[in-house]
Parts: sequence; C-alpha cells; structure tokens
Amino acid sequence: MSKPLMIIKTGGRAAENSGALRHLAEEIKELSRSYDFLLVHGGGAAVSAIQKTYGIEPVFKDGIRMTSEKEMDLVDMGLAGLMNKKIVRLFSSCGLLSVGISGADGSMLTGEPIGEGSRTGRITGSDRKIIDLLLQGGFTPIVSPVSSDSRGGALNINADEAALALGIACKADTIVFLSDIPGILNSGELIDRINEPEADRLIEQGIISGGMIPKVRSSLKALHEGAGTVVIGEYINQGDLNNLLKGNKGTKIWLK
Ligand SMILES: Nc1ncnc2c1ncn2[C@@H]1O[C@H](COP(=O)(O)OP(=O)(O)O)[C@@H](O)[C@H]1O
Ligand SMILES: CC(=O)N[C@@H](CCC(=O)OP(=O)(O)O)C(=O)O
Repeated sequence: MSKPLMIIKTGGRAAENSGALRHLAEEIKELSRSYDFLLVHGGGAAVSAIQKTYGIEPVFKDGIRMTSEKEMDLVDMGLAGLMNKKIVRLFSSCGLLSVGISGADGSMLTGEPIGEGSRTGRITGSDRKIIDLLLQGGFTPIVSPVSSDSRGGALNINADEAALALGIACKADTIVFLSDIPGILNSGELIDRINEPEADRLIEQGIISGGMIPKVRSSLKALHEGAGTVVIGEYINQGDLNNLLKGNKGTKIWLK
C-alpha cells in the first residue's frame, strides 16, 4: 500500500536558508518510512531581485505577481532555473534522490492567463502521472510552480496555489507551508490555530495581507478538498516538521 503524501511548500526566502534546508532534507529522510514527500518551492524574492537588476519594479495584487511577457523569462530563470537547481543540489547532497521539475513537466499543471497580455496564470488542470512515476522510483520531486497554458505559453503560477493544486491532484494527506515567519501573526503574536471564519475576518481587516493571503486561501481550499492536516510556519531546526505537525510550532488551519 502506498504511503500518505506530505506536500511541503517552501517560500523563496525560507529556501535561501541553506542550513535550515539541510535539516529539512534530513528530517524528510527520517520520516520517509511513514510518508512520501513532494516539495514545491517559491522564489518570489529571487524573482523580484532579478527584475530589479533589469530595472523592472515588481507589481503584486493580493500577494500575486502581475507578470508581463517580458517578465516571464525572468520568472522562468529565477524559479525553474536558479531556485529549483539550488534545492535539488542541496537535497541530493543530503542523500535524498531528488528530481527537479516544473509545473510544465509531464503537463503536471496547466492553466490560463488571468487577463489579456498577462503571463500570471490561474490553474485549470493537473496531471499526477509524473509525480506517481517519480515517487514509485524512490525520487523526491522538487517542483517549481511555472507552468504552461493550452497553447504552450509559459505561465507564472503562485507557488502556494501550485502546492494546493498538487495537493488536490495527489490527494495529499498533509500540506505544510514553510515561510520566513513563525506562522500567522496578529499584532506580533503567533496564532496557534485558526478556523475559516476567523481567517476570513483577518483578511477582511487587513491583518492577514500580501503573500499570506494566497497561503491562507490555499490552506482552506485544501481542507475543503479533503486534506487531513494543513499548517503554516517556519523551519529552522531539525525536528521542526514534527513540531509543526504536532502543533508545537506554527499555525494549524481548521475549517470550523
Ligand atoms: N498576519 C500575518 N502573519 C504573518 N505574515 C503575514 C501576515 N500578513 C502578511 N504577512 C506577510 O506574508 C509574508 C509571507 O508571504 P510571502 O512573502 O509570500 O512568503 P513566502 O515566500 O514564504 O511564500 C510574511 O513574510 C509577512 O510579511
Ligand atoms: C503568480 C505569482 O505570484 N507567482 C509567484 C511564484 C513564486 C512564489 O510564489 O514565491 P514565494 O512562495 O516565495 O512567494 C511569484 O512570481 O512571486
């Protein structure tokens, strides 16, 4: 019988802490008797830095990057290139057999632009075949969220939304969103558990804003679609995955 799947989504800034990422790889190895793992990564901060070197000012709406045709090449460079290979090399050096792919590979994620002339995408379809093949072969898939539209054009997909879509496609048991903050904060205080009405209220009040919005919305949708556990938090020391799952760290998301 196959093991339950845990999807770990790491944000760009969190993934730049190579010490923490090494600890995470070690913990994944330890827990791989109980779970299959798939890692989805962001890299928003790296993309913004690349944009700035080209004199482009990043534009976000509710935490989602507005992406022009010209900017899309930079997004591919930053996410499918730089970030993806950095993580694959690091995980491999920890003894985890890892394969770096993007949403475009194996038509894993397909989508459509959110508007005329935009390369920011919304996901409309998914195919888990490539993931099943890799997991059966003993590989850990490392997924960058860039994907394709129906005409083969590149699409920039928010990494939280990519993690959600893969979670639904693969019926993930657990989704862990790792970021550069201890969890969802209110006036600097960590909220250790939050339900849907409370999350909606904090978004409405602007207490949950920016990049935290797609994370929270994706978390709630994942629970509606049958995920057992969804948690948002940060990974610093080995054992933090276990701490996040047990509720000793981070914010657990609930529907009611
Ligand atoms: N209520 C909140 N609690 C915690 N972080 C929040 C909140 N509202 C907005 N944020 C912002 O969301 C950021 C995380 O989203 P994002 O920058 O997209 O991270 P990641 O790259 O990890 O996906 C935090 O660094 C913080 O600046
Ligand atoms: C459409 C969209 O918002 N794409 C994101 C993809 C990367 C990402 O989500 O990175 P983090 O997880 O580090 O925020 C972006 O371009 O920033």
